[in-house]
Amino acid sequence: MDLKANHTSPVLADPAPMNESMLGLHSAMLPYSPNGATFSPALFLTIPRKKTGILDDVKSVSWLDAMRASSPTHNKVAAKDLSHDQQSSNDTDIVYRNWMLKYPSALASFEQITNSARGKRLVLFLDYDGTLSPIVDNPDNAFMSRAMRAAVKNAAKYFPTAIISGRSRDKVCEFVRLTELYYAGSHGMDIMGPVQPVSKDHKKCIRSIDNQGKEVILFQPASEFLPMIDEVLKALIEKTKDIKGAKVENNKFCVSVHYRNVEEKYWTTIAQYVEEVMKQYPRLRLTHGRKVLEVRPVLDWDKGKAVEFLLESLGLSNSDEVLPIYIGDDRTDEDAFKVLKDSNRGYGILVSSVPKESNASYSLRDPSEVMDFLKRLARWKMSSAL
Ligand SMILES: O=P(O)(O)OC[C@H]1O[C@H](O[C@H]2O[C@H](CO)[C@@H](O)[C@H](O)[C@H]2O)[C@H](O)[C@@H](O)[C@@H]1O
Repeated sequence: MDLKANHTSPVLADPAPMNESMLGLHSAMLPYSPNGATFSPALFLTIPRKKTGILDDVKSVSWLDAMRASSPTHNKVAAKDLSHDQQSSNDTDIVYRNWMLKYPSALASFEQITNSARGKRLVLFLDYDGTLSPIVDNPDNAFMSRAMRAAVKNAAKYFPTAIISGRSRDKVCEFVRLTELYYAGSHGMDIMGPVQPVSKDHKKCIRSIDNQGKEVILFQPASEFLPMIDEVLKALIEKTKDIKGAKVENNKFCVSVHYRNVEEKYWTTIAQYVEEVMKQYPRLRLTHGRKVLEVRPVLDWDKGKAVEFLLESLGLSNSDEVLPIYIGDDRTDEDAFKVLKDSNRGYGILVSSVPKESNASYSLRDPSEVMDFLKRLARWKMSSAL
């Protein structure tokens, strides 16, 4: 298993965002406006480094270490002999079990969770990759199983359910194919939600009609960035085209540069190429997911903000009556876990088969445990309604 570089802690270093200084990103606050587009200042991160934790992360782990640590393949033990393997696997189990003292299994703690949901409206927020679908080499093939789709569909009969993904909203809708859900793509920067009175802060909401002809609201706080994101997308595709295995994915308001299938010796090259492109775009920042670098606007908006927005637009922001549960596996889900933790409402559930520090309250090992949890929630609700 990939442990922190100094091997003093069994806890995995959270995949860190790229080092801003290494990337030469400027901290200038004035919005960049390539095509004369105007930017509303309210959502710009005024202290981007502090807010994103970039400086803290960089102090503790270099970007290359972070690239190695992201999405660890913890079972890849160099198999010299069986007893060594067994010992390693026992050690891994012990470390995981110890970690679970801090992040108990949401399945084992099911009664505790449902007890605190009694008399409250439970709302489900689900990440997609690594949560509803297993991590696979080709992002285009991250399909959701039929069984998982049925479990989500059934859960959504009982609880308002939203998917919050780093993917573009269209792409994640295409994977999930359940019209009864709410969807937020581009890490929450593209939300399609119900028409409800929303706070006056959210002036950027526009009314729209979804594929079923239903009236919905669209919230796209980064819409002014579209031309810039398109430019960057093209530049990154061109720049990385000769690196075997590199893949640049258009996530509408953000761009993912995947290096999962790139030979490790070229990871530095990828990082340098991304750095070169990013230098020209001080209004964009870089974060780090599971073997992926993610370019996104410097906006004070993330999955945590998307959760708050959706709760509000669903008319469910009263914390005494509502129990939000957010299930996710990645660094970007931490923003949502933190919102729930800081406001002392609901629970974050981290999906991970390796120990890592998190703002979540509970854990699940993998998407199959997520499916079991969703099924149990629906069964619990059905039986308690009888
Ligand atoms: O917020 P999410 O729904 O978890 O999206 C985060 C990123 O997920 C996808 O990449 C990850 O999953 C791929 C498929 O399993 C895998 O190949 C890749 O290595 C992972 O990083 C997606 O492709 C990205 O665009 C999302 O940003």
